[in-house]
Amino acid sequence: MDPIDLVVVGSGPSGRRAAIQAAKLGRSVVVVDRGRRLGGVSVHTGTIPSKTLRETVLNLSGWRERGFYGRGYRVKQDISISDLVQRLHKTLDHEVEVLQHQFMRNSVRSIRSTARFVEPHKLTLVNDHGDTSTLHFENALISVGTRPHRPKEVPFDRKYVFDSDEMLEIERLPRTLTVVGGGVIGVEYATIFSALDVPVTLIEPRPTILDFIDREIVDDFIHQMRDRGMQIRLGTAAKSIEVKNGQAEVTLTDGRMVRSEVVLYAAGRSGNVESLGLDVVGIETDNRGRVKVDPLTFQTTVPNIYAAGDVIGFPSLASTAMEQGRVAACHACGASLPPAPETFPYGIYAVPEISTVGQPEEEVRKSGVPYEIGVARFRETSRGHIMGVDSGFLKLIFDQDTRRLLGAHIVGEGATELIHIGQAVINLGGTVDFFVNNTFNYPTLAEAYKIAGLDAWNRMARAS
Ligand SMILES: Cc1cc2nc3c(=O)[nH]c(=O)nc-3n(C[C@H](O)[C@H](O)[C@H](O)COP(=O)(O)OP(=O)(O)OC[C@H]3O[C@@H](n4cnc5c(N)ncnc54)[C@H](O)[C@@H]3O)c2cc1C
Ligand SMILES: NC(=O)c1ccc[n+]([C@@H]2O[C@H](COP(=O)([O-])OP(=O)(O)OC[C@H]3O[C@@H](n4cnc5c(N)ncnc54)[C@H](O)[C@@H]3O)[C@@H](O)[C@H]2O)c1
Repeated sequence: MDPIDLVVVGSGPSGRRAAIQAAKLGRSVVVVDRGRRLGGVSVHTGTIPSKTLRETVLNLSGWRERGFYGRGYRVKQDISISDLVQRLHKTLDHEVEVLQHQFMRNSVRSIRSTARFVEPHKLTLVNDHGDTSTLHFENALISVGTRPHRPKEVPFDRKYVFDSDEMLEIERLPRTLTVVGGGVIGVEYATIFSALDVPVTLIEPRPTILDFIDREIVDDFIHQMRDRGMQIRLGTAAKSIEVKNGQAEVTLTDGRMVRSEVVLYAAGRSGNVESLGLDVVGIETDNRGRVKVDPLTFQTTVPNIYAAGDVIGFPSLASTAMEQGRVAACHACGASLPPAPETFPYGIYAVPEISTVGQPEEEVRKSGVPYEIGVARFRETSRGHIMGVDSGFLKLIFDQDTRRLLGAHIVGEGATELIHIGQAVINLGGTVDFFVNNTFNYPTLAEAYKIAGLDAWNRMARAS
């Protein structure tokens, strides 16, 4: 049998995009995934489930209407886990169906097995029944993703102590919740449960959370979290976790203790590399199971084996994983692409949303570039009034000399959608004058760009 042009190990966002791209370029493609259903972490335990949960919580809790009707307002009293899970299953079924159909239309074959490299052009596959087969290939993509980091001493039991995959299987809403880890996962789940009025404590050893985001945005976000009663313990880590008398006790490094019915342990993730045979073909990994690649081509140290997605580390997003997979597939098929733009958006689907693109103010200040800032508060837009939005803002940072947009940062309703205006302007080299000279739909939240642009322009005009 002829070798397959591209074997993709893992059907998450990077694998799926790579597979379709290679098929579109006329190559034979096989996707191997050990999961029960195609789609990876993104579809089954990560992006899509957590975002569906968030959307359901916002709808059933009436969160978006509370600006009008007060904090006690609820669309549905006594929201149960089954209310949340029903919508989750429907969304996931739909996602898998769309993916299977895409593979079928593009003649991408999928095999349910665990893959292991035995030579640089050969994989062995083992299915659930223990049957073994072999695949010969020209090129391969490692897109095996990550799984939650689970230290041995943490007593995970799916009853009181959960990781972020297991959290989706929780049987009822906890009366109280402690979230260990103030990374993106911890922050998203902490705020989602808090929107359901579950008392939440968030624990993070660093002195702040989300330190890659503009400080002013994070400060506003933390203020909003505290304002609705969340406990945020910064600068202290979880030292030990014990389950006693029907509740979980988290002992902190500063000696304090936090008790709650449930603990979500979300302190990072590790690459799924241990059974992949990477050592056999000479590909090294770091202590969190991450594979090093050429950042332009996504080749590993073995040139016909590529890697993309969470297994190569930062930024570990479904959005960037998809592009990495596509670029890797193009390179493997001899259809290289120009380098990707340096800036990409980051969306944090907490309650409220945060989204950011380009440089935060701290970075601009450090670079020594003279800059000006424009701010628009959503409560000052007409659309904001209509929607009852009482918080959230957009911050734009412009280079004083070139007038170019350097960064756009948003906290509040619609942030993850609105950010793409900022992304387009930054990547197309646009300036403050774009916002000032263009007409925006009215009333919209996007009009905030016009307001923030004018705000900066007023000061920039006076300065020149
Ligand atoms: C709770 C949570 C929320 C998130 N929210 C967002 C978000 O809002 N936006 C965003 O952009 N990103 C988000 N992410 C990140 C996003 O899910 C990941 O970046 C993305 O899934 C990574 O894709 P991937 O291609 O690396 O593969 P994954 O989605 O990680 O899938 C890897 C696949 O490989 C398979 N596999 C592993 N080992 C083998 C093997 N040896 N043989 C065969 N198959 C194997 C697995 O079964 C799995 O199906 C979130 C993650 C989590 C955990
Ligand atoms: N909206 C999104 O784009 C989105 C959503 C969720 C996840 N993700 C991706 O998933 C990846 C993994 O997210 P994550 O939040 O698990 O990992 P992370 O590594 O980003 O955060 C883990 C956090 O846990 C903290 N921590 C470590 N040990 C601790 C201890 N003993 N006690 C308390 N805190 C401790 C760390 O300081 C860190 O802040 C991220 O890289 C992210 O990009 C993206």
